[in-house]
Amino acid sequence: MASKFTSAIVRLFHDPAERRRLQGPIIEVAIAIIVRDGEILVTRRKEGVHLPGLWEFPGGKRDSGETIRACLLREVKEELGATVEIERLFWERSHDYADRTVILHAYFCRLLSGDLMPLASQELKWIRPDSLLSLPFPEANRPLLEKLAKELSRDSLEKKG
Ligand SMILES: Nc1nc2c([nH]c(=O)n2[C@@H]2O[C@H](COP(=O)(O)OP(=O)(O)OP(=O)(O)O)[C@@H](O)[C@H]2O)c(=O)[nH]1
Repeated sequence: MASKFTSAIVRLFHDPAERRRLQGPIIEVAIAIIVRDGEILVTRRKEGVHLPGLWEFPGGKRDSGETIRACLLREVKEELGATVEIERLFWERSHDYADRTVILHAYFCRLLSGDLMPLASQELKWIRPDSLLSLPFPEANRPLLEKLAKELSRDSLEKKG
Protein backbone atom coordinates (compact mmCIF):
# COMPACT_ATOMS: atom_id res chain seq x y z
CA MET A 1 0.00 0.00 0.00
CA ALA A 2 1.28 3.51 -0.81
CA SER A 3 2.51 5.57 2.15
CA LYS A 4 0.75 8.81 3.09
CA PHE A 5 3.71 10.72 1.69
CA THR A 6 3.64 8.87 -1.67
CA SER A 7 -0.12 9.46 -2.01
CA ALA A 8 0.38 13.18 -1.34
CA ILE A 9 3.10 13.36 -4.00
CA VAL A 10 0.96 11.52 -6.57
CA ARG A 11 -1.82 14.04 -5.87
CA LEU A 12 0.65 16.92 -6.30
CA PHE A 13 1.60 15.75 -9.79
CA HIS A 14 -1.81 14.60 -11.04
CA ASP A 15 -4.66 16.42 -9.31
CA PRO A 16 -5.67 19.37 -11.55
CA ALA A 17 -6.81 21.43 -8.53
CA GLU A 18 -3.42 20.88 -6.84
CA ARG A 19 -1.60 21.88 -10.04
CA ARG A 20 -3.63 25.12 -10.28
CA ARG A 21 -2.81 25.98 -6.65
CA LEU A 22 0.94 25.65 -7.15
CA GLN A 23 3.19 28.26 -8.76
CA GLY A 24 5.92 26.99 -11.09
CA PRO A 25 7.55 23.60 -11.50
CA ILE A 26 7.61 20.67 -9.07
CA ILE A 27 11.24 19.74 -8.41
CA GLU A 28 12.44 16.58 -6.68
CA VAL A 29 15.55 17.12 -4.59
CA ALA A 30 17.83 14.61 -2.84
CA ILE A 31 19.75 15.84 0.18
CA ALA A 32 22.55 14.24 2.21
CA ILE A 33 22.85 14.32 5.99
CA ILE A 34 26.52 13.46 6.46
CA VAL A 35 27.66 12.88 10.04
CA ARG A 36 31.22 12.79 11.36
CA ASP A 37 32.38 12.91 14.99
CA GLY A 38 28.98 14.06 16.20
CA GLU A 39 28.68 16.90 13.70
CA ILE A 40 26.67 17.38 10.49
CA LEU A 41 28.01 18.80 7.24
CA VAL A 42 26.33 21.98 5.96
CA THR A 43 27.14 24.09 2.89
CA ARG A 44 26.36 27.69 2.04
CA ARG A 45 24.55 28.49 -1.22
CA LYS A 46 26.24 30.74 -3.73
CA GLU A 47 24.97 34.19 -4.69
CA GLY A 48 22.83 34.38 -7.84
CA VAL A 49 20.97 31.07 -7.34
CA HIS A 50 17.60 30.26 -5.73
CA LEU A 51 17.81 31.20 -2.00
CA PRO A 52 21.30 32.79 -2.22
CA GLY A 53 23.61 32.73 0.81
CA LEU A 54 21.48 30.38 2.91
CA TRP A 55 22.93 27.28 4.56
CA GLU A 56 21.69 23.91 3.34
CA PHE A 57 22.58 20.24 3.06
CA PRO A 58 24.50 19.04 0.03
CA GLY A 59 22.28 17.69 -2.74
CA GLY A 60 20.25 18.86 -5.68
CA LYS A 61 17.68 18.26 -8.35
CA ARG A 62 16.87 14.84 -9.74
CA ASP A 63 17.51 14.52 -13.48
CA SER A 64 14.88 12.98 -15.69
CA GLY A 65 15.09 9.17 -15.63
CA GLU A 66 17.34 9.16 -12.56
CA THR A 67 16.42 7.53 -9.25
CA ILE A 68 16.47 9.77 -6.20
CA ARG A 69 19.32 7.71 -4.66
CA ALA A 70 21.43 7.92 -7.86
CA CYS A 71 20.76 11.66 -7.85
CA LEU A 72 22.06 11.93 -4.28
CA LEU A 73 25.31 10.10 -5.05
CA ARG A 74 25.87 12.19 -8.19
CA GLU A 75 25.15 15.52 -6.47
CA VAL A 76 27.46 14.75 -3.54
CA LYS A 77 30.25 13.87 -5.96
CA GLU A 78 29.68 17.04 -8.01
CA GLU A 79 29.30 19.37 -5.04
CA LEU A 80 31.90 18.00 -2.63
CA GLY A 81 34.21 15.81 -4.70
CA ALA A 82 33.44 12.98 -2.28
CA THR A 83 31.85 9.55 -2.37
CA VAL A 84 29.19 8.56 0.15
CA GLU A 85 27.19 5.48 0.98
CA ILE A 86 23.47 5.91 1.64
CA GLU A 87 22.48 4.56 5.04
CA ARG A 88 18.77 5.28 5.29
CA LEU A 89 15.94 7.62 4.40
CA PHE A 90 15.40 10.05 7.29
CA TRP A 91 12.75 12.55 6.16
CA GLU A 92 10.64 13.55 3.14
CA ARG A 93 8.46 16.61 2.65
CA SER A 94 7.12 18.85 -0.09
CA HIS A 95 7.26 22.63 0.28
CA ASP A 96 5.73 25.41 -1.84
CA TYR A 97 8.03 28.36 -2.53
CA ALA A 98 6.61 31.38 -4.40
CA ASP A 99 8.03 30.22 -7.74
CA ARG A 100 8.38 26.44 -7.35
CA THR A 101 7.44 23.42 -5.29
CA VAL A 102 10.27 21.25 -3.99
CA ILE A 103 9.96 17.67 -2.80
CA LEU A 104 12.89 17.06 -0.47
CA HIS A 105 14.17 13.54 0.28
CA ALA A 106 16.80 13.53 3.06
CA TYR A 107 19.06 10.51 3.56
CA PHE A 108 21.68 9.74 6.19
CA CYS A 109 24.96 9.13 4.37
CA ARG A 110 28.38 7.92 5.40
CA LEU A 111 31.49 9.45 3.92
CA LEU A 112 33.54 6.84 2.07
CA SER A 113 36.32 8.78 0.35
CA GLY A 114 37.49 12.11 -0.95
CA ASP A 115 38.67 15.41 0.51
CA LEU A 116 35.62 17.60 0.94
CA MET A 117 35.68 20.69 -1.26
CA PRO A 118 33.01 23.39 -1.65
CA LEU A 119 32.80 22.87 -5.42
CA ALA A 120 29.25 24.21 -5.77
CA SER A 121 28.94 26.32 -2.64
CA GLN A 122 30.64 29.29 -1.03
CA GLU A 123 31.63 27.46 2.11
CA LEU A 124 31.22 24.25 4.05
CA LYS A 125 31.35 23.51 7.75
CA TRP A 126 30.57 20.88 10.37
CA ILE A 127 27.99 21.81 12.98
CA ARG A 128 26.45 20.18 16.06
CA PRO A 129 22.78 19.24 15.56
CA ASP A 130 21.62 21.48 18.43
CA SER A 131 23.20 24.51 16.65
CA LEU A 132 21.45 23.87 13.33
CA LEU A 133 18.47 26.04 14.24
CA SER A 134 20.72 29.08 14.72
CA LEU A 135 21.82 29.14 11.05
CA PRO A 136 19.74 30.68 8.24
CA PHE A 137 18.38 27.70 6.23
CA PRO A 138 15.67 27.59 3.52
CA GLU A 139 12.13 27.64 4.90
CA ALA A 140 11.52 24.11 3.62
CA ASN A 141 14.25 22.75 5.91
CA ARG A 142 12.77 23.86 9.22
CA PRO A 143 10.88 20.63 10.06
CA LEU A 144 13.96 18.64 9.05
CA LEU A 145 16.21 20.71 11.33
CA GLU A 146 13.78 20.30 14.21
CA LYS A 147 13.65 16.53 13.69
CA LEU A 148 17.45 16.31 13.53
CA ALA A 149 17.94 18.44 16.64
CA LYS A 150 15.32 16.44 18.53
CA GLU A 151 16.27 12.93 17.51
CA LEU A 152 20.04 13.11 17.42
CA SER A 153 21.53 13.42 20.83
CA ARG A 154 25.31 13.81 21.13
CA ASP A 155 25.65 10.14 22.08
CA SER A 156 23.62 8.69 19.24
CA LEU A 157 25.44 10.86 16.69
CA GLU A 158 28.80 9.78 18.00
CA LYS A 159 27.79 6.18 17.51
CA LYS A 160 26.84 6.97 13.89
CA GLY A 161 29.80 9.22 13.02
N1 LIG B 1 20.61 21.09 -2.05
C1 LIG B 1 19.62 21.53 -1.30
N2 LIG B 1 18.55 22.18 -1.88
C2 LIG B 1 17.58 22.62 -1.08
C3 LIG B 1 17.63 22.43 0.34
N3 LIG B 1 16.50 23.00 0.88
C4 LIG B 1 15.77 23.52 -0.15
O1 LIG B 1 14.69 24.11 -0.06
N4 LIG B 1 16.42 23.29 -1.35
C5 LIG B 1 15.93 23.71 -2.66
O2 LIG B 1 15.95 22.62 -3.55
C6 LIG B 1 16.18 23.08 -4.91
C7 LIG B 1 17.28 22.25 -5.57
O3 LIG B 1 18.51 22.61 -5.12
P1 LIG B 1 19.78 22.77 -6.09
O4 LIG B 1 20.93 22.92 -5.14
O5 LIG B 1 19.87 21.76 -7.16
O6 LIG B 1 19.45 24.08 -6.84
P2 LIG B 1 20.44 24.81 -7.82
O7 LIG B 1 21.29 25.70 -7.00
O8 LIG B 1 21.08 23.82 -8.72
O9 LIG B 1 19.39 25.63 -8.64
P3 LIG B 1 19.64 26.21 -10.08
O10 LIG B 1 20.07 25.01 -10.94
O11 LIG B 1 18.27 26.73 -10.45
O12 LIG B 1 20.69 27.25 -9.91
C8 LIG B 1 16.52 24.56 -4.82
O13 LIG B 1 15.36 25.26 -5.18
C9 LIG B 1 16.83 24.74 -3.34
O14 LIG B 1 16.54 26.04 -2.93
C10 LIG B 1 18.73 21.77 0.93
O15 LIG B 1 18.87 21.58 2.15
N5 LIG B 1 19.70 21.34 0.07
